[in-house]
Amino acid sequence: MSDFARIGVVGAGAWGTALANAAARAGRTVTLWSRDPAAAAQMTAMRENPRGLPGVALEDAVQPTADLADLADCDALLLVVPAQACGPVAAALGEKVPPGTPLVSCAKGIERGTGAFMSEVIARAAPDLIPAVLSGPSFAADVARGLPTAVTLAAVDTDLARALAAALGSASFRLYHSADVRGVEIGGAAKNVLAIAAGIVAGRRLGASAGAAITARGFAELLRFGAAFGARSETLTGLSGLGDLILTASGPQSRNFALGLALGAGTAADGKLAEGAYTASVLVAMAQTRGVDMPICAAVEAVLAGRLSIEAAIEALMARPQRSETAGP
Ligand SMILES: NC(=O)C1=CN([C@@H]2O[C@H](COP(=O)(O)OP(=O)(O)OC[C@H]3O[C@@H](n4cnc5c(N)ncnc54)[C@H](O)[C@@H]3O)[C@@H](O)[C@H]2O)C=CC1
Ligand SMILES: O=C(CO)COP(=O)(O)O
Repeated sequence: MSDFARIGVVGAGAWGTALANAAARAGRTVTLWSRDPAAAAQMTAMRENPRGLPGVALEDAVQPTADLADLADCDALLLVVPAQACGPVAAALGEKVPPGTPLVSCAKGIERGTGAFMSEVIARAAPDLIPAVLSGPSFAADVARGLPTAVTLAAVDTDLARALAAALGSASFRLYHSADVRGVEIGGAAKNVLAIAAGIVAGRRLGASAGAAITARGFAELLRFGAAFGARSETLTGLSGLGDLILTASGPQSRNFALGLALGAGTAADGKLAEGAYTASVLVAMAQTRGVDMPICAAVEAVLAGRLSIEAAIEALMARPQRSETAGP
């Protein structure tokens, strides 16, 4: 197995830039690709990414580029563009890099229109590359600054997951490996929708008790969805599921929480990428196909679509028939 000395990071937003720094700290040589030549030139000149992650210096081993061909000699690639862009970007990569190169999705979402998870998007768009997934509680700003962070890296081939985790790990960035690709990608996608719900509760000033209730009952929805779509429960209760839900449902450093906060408070959203807003409808539609009850996620979807007021959503959730807390009678 390769030692993955050369890592390519595809997408130079906040998370791509943070992961590029993390990989450099792990001793890798890193090529950081931006689709925007001006942004790549600016990063090269300033040794910083002022658009994606202002105030954080790029590590010396990070080389920015806007040429996809510069990724061709990388041993593994991290795909760090928004979930809805992963298909076309993976397809373009498939034409530039050698067959068998691992392509690790670091996006958190589900493809709209197809209901494909990110590993499925990669398998369809770039069938000669090997899909893997990296997810877990990790704010870009924290990782970029070298604050202690732990995430999960999953691939069908456990040896590959272990080797990639070893290659990217450092004193401040700890990776656990897993073979449960589906579980890891479901946690990251679903928690974003639930973080919007938690933000709405905070924005409406419904109280800390309501915040805890929405997070715990939201997690029950994540568990039900995961079980229906083949995730392992230990994965869903681990870093990439419960861990990331705790992080993003806790406060406005999460862009999904911040979107919910603005919705709840009736103020303007900041316009930053909130993946849950794109995932909500496809998540709810997929749940319906398997008879999975997800009332909180459905309420978030209806609020985002403008079909339901926040007042009506709260009233409807509180008025649901009393039931057992668990699946039993
Ligand atoms: N920011 C964070 O703390 C974390 C983000 N993530 C996930 O990483 C993914 C990316 O998020 P961020 O980097 O934070 O977002 P961002 O908005 O900071 O950056 C997205 C980047 O992707 C580029 N991009 C957009 N569409 C593209 C396309 N069609 N082709 C090529 N490049 C394109 C943009 O130019 C931008 O540089 C999301 O799925 C997010 O959920 C995961 C963990 C942490
Ligand atoms: O996924 C994240 C942390 O793990 C980042 O969350 P937001 O996209 O909500 O900012």
